[in-house]
Amino acid sequence: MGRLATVMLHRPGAELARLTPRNNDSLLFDAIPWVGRAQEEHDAFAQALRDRGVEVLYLGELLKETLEKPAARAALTESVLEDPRLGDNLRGRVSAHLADLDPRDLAQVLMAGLAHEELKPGPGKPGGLVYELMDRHDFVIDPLPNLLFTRDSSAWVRNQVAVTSLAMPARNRETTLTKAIYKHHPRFAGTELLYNPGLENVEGGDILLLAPNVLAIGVGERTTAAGAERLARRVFAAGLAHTILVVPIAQERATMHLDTVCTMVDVDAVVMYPNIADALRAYPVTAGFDGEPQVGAARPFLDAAAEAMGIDRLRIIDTGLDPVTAEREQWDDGNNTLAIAPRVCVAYERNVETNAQLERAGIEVIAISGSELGSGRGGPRCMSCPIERTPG
Ligand SMILES: NC(=[NH2+])NCCC[C@H](N)C(=O)O
Repeated sequence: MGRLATVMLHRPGAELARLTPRNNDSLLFDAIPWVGRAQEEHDAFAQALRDRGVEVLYLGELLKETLEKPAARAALTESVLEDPRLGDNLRGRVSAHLADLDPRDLAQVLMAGLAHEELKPGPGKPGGLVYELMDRHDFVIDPLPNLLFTRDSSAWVRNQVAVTSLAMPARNRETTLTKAIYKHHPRFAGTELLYNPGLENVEGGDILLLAPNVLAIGVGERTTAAGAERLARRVFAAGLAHTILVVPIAQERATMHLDTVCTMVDVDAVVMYPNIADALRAYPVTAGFDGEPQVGAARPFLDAAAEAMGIDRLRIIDTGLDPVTAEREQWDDGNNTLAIAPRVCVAYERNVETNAQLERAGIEVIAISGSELGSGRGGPRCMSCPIERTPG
């Protein structure tokens, strides 16, 4: 693990204001966040990273700049107009509406969606059947409140980026945005895409870089075994790793991604949810002669990881919590830390016990508040997409 040099975040905005008690479950939030406070919390998170010399890029800004390119604008507009729910008549109206927007406003609509009332029929703009029959609470273009969790919609493995294939309908459209950014933004010109939306499901929260040539991929609610297999094949073909540990995790919301139970905090240490630490197993996958992934026998994760990483032991920060505290702090993303260098990580301040154990183990914890941000069930790691780390 090197020092974090550049990270992509998304400052939450109008898309969070779309959440209501009617739609928060399907939009994958457990509460209705207070938007202004969530933004303050997020600004403090970004500032904590900048204070440590990390360059912070914002997805919203990159998207706006990307939309200045006609080809990107056309591709992104087409991706929302493709929705078969619209029908020809409404599609025409939405198309005309989007065509009038400048890049900043178009970026806003792509992120925050378009509500029924924002597309009022007027003179020369009849409602049409689909619009008239739509519930007024429905969205013409669905909002993307989970954009905040930039970890999941793309993941870098060294100099290549996997644009993922998100499993939940509420998040599916996010990758049209990340893909367009990587394809069209001058900052990323020439970047190879290691994975693509539309392939078998893989989410960035399930991808952990354990060492320069070793990856772990969680398989559970979001990443499928088929997705892990294809990603492994591509990683091997690109020469980006020699071993991939495929780690089955419980298919439930509390453990939706591998990074909800385990994150790296040092070159040879992880913080891990104690209630599963001993039970976690891994299938070591290596490249066969034909480049096809070869699957070894399942073993305890910690042993398989140490062997692949070429170290004696992968230390686990013994959070030593009683099972109830451990369960509470896991739910609030206590294990979801963002390493900004070996032995320095960002964590939510509310996970008092986990953070104290990290400090006792010699890990510096930069604590941020996340009472509003955390209502979407994601911590500092989920809210960040590291683009570059410098060795050492
Ligand atoms: N890498 C992560 N753990 N991301 C958390 C994503 C949370 C988001 N609400 C979802 O359900 O998808």
